[in-house]
Amino acid sequence: MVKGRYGLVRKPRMTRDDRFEANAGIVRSLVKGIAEFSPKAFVLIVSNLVNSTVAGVFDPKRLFGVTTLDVVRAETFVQEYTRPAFEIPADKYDALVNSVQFSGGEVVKAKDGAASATFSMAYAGFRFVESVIKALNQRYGVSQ
Ligand SMILES: NC(=O)C1=CN([C@@H]2O[C@H](COP(=O)(O)OP(=O)(O)OC[C@H]3O[C@@H](n4cnc5c(N)ncnc54)[C@H](O)[C@@H]3O)[C@@H](O)[C@H]2O)C=CC1
Ligand SMILES: O=C([O-])CC(=O)C(=O)O
Repeated sequence: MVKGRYGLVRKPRMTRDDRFEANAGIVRSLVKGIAEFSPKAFVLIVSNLVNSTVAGVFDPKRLFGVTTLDVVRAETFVQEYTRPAFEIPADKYDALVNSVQFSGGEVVKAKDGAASATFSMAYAGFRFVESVIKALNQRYGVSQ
């Protein structure tokens, strides 16, 4: 299994889209190497723009875009916003969506461009890898 978070770090005021051109070239060269030396590898791409860096000709059973970070954020904020009633109050809905969409930018701002979201990404990546391993071990009903 090859999991790659290679590419340009996100700077303040950058969106995920802003690094697509540079990251696509980096991912292309790495994937060529994987295809040559380990063509049966399961390839997990983290580099943004994730849904575009996984585009092209590929085996859908072996290539994955790791998008778990936004799932982790959504789970976290839903718990925060719905406590204690387990319902999203109508007046909090927009704030919840905003938190999920833009908290990555908040992390980059807090680190002043020195790094992006490292701990949450490590956790998100761990969850994705664990799911792939479970699926490879013939456990059914594994989803991410
Ligand atoms: N899908 C997701 O949830 C997330 C995606 N990312 C993406 O991961 C990428 C990297 O971000 P960070 O890890 O924060 O940056 P970073 O700067 O901490 O790490 C980037 C790594 O890529 C390597 N690298 C740079 N250019 C390369 C090249 N031409 N060939 C091979 N390796 C190269 C660097 O040596 C470094 O080890 C970005 O595209 C970022 O958007 C980051 C966090 C979450
Ligand atoms: O949203 C985040 O925290 C990090 C991210 O995806 C990126 O740097 O592209």
